[in-house]
Amino acid sequence: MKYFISSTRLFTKRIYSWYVEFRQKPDYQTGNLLNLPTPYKCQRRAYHVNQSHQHGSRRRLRSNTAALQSSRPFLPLRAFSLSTHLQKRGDDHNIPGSDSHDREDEDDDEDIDDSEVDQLFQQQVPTVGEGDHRIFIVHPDVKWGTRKQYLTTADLMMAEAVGLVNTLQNWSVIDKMILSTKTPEKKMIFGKGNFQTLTDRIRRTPGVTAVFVNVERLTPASEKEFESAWGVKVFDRYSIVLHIFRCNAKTKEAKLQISLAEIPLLRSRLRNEVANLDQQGGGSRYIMGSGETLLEVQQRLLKERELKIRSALERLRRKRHLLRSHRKHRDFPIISVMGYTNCGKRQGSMGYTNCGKTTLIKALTGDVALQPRDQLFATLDVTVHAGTLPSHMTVLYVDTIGFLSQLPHQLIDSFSATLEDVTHSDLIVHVRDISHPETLNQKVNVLNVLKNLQIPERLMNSIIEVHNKIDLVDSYESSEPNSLAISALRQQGLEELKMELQKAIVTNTGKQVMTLTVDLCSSQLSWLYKEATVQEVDVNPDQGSAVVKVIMSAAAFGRYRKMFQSC
Ligand SMILES: Nc1nc2c(ncn2[C@@H]2O[C@H](COP(=O)(O)OP(=O)(O)OP(=O)(O)O)[C@@H](O)[C@H]2O)c(=O)[nH]1
Ligand SMILES: [Mg+2]
Repeated sequence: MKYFISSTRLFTKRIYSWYVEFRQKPDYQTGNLLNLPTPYKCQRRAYHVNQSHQHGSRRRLRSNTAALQSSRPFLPLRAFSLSTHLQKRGDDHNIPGSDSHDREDEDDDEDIDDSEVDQLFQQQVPTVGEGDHRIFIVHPDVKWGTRKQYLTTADLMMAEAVGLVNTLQNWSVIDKMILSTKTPEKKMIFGKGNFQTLTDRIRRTPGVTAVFVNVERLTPASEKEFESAWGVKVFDRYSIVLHIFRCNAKTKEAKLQISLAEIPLLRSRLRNEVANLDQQGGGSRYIMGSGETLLEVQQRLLKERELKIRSALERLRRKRHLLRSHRKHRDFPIISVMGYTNCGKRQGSMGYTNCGKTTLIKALTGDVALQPRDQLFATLDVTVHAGTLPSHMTVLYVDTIGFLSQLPHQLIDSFSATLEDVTHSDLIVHVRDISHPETLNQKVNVLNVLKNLQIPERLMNSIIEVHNKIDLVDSYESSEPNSLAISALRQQGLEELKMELQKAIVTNTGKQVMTLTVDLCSSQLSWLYKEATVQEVDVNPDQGSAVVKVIMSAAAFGRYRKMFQSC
């Protein structure tokens, strides 16, 4: 902690000394293409590039007073409140043993306040811009070779892309096209003939405001080429998903993680903007007196922003660690619930639906505060909810963010603080929407992401697979081993699932629920409170004893017997 505080102080001091140094430079001027926070705002004029969406129009520079007004000097870093993990709404108050004392432990005078996070979040120019969009979607279809996706089809991938766009308010799909390619890795993605066909079709479609190329990530060079060929904005899956995240982000943690995931996009946008300025003879000029070019200044500001976000997230990680050790100390087994986020499937008038992680946790815990939604990536934060298994053992269910295919690791990485909880759980439940045509492909994707997260082997080997939404499939029967068919919504198959969870928890942790009679004159009860998880105490005052229900591992029970043998 001491080391952390002193390094943070050093970091802040450094930033301040740069600030003082820069202030002293007489004719210091720079542009602020990305609306980044700048400590020397008052001394310069800032510029931003206003890109018109009109056909073939050129970018132009204009003075950006708004950017000047919104930029603020660096603030000293402060840490997070823990409310992001155990939702304040009361997820922690239904965990036995959770009390105000724990919240005091978790509270920290270094808490970062909402306005500071909001400032970081808002200052970042949204990667796809504000407002409505009428989208033309193109899906590059690789027919053979190593890049072909064998577990899915181009139609299903297109349906998923349409689902992503439709999830955004006031966005609509105006036209779509599946176009085959043999060279998806090349700058232009498609061959010359196909590219021309595509360009003609986009140009002939009235009202298009942006094109969504359904690939994981476009290189800055491809993006630039496409934008100049089609005269409108171009998005990839990374930018669309990030925009959905941005719209759904509620907590400080989610906002910071999204801000971090946006950095690579801002970086490539910056390269494009500066390349454009270069063509006009301005980008790589030295800014008077500073010894830095415009690109270097912007890159440095971006780096500083990234450091600031990472540092705040690191504090959050430390707090998570603290929280986790509290949970461990109390010996509550932890069950992480994971699954794919569906898009591209309509279910009656209900809109697009996901696999049902939150619905399942709600059914298992009876937590009425939980809100399953017909929305992609509705859950962006890890939340913890307590429930009981048939032996009355209390377990904690961790609700997590959904996964999607073809998402770059960078995006998952920025959520690693959140997903770290999964690696520390005692059991993983993998929820699958069995009514979805791509259910097998989705399973492979989820398992791949879990592998990339370096989930310990013992956890990977004991995953319980839940086939959800059997109410939507006529007389469904699972043919896969270690899987259970349920309907979280209709509460079917939940008792069997709880029994399976219990068996797996006992195998994975060696913990059992035991009922012990203790002598109230001895230190037995306080020992149990310290070393195990006391669930219930039934005092018998006449006999000076109590019947205690406790969760304990075999090792702890051995120690208990040794200590209190004579009792
Ligand atoms: N028919 C049916 N619908 C279900 C079932 N389980 C969940 N749903 C519906 O699926 C939709 C999505 O459920 P959620 O629980 O929010 O899904 P999620 O996996 O948590 O989604 P994200 O948090 O966005 O990743 C909701 O409309 C639920 O009512 C089920 O067993 N049967
Ligand atoms: Mg959810």
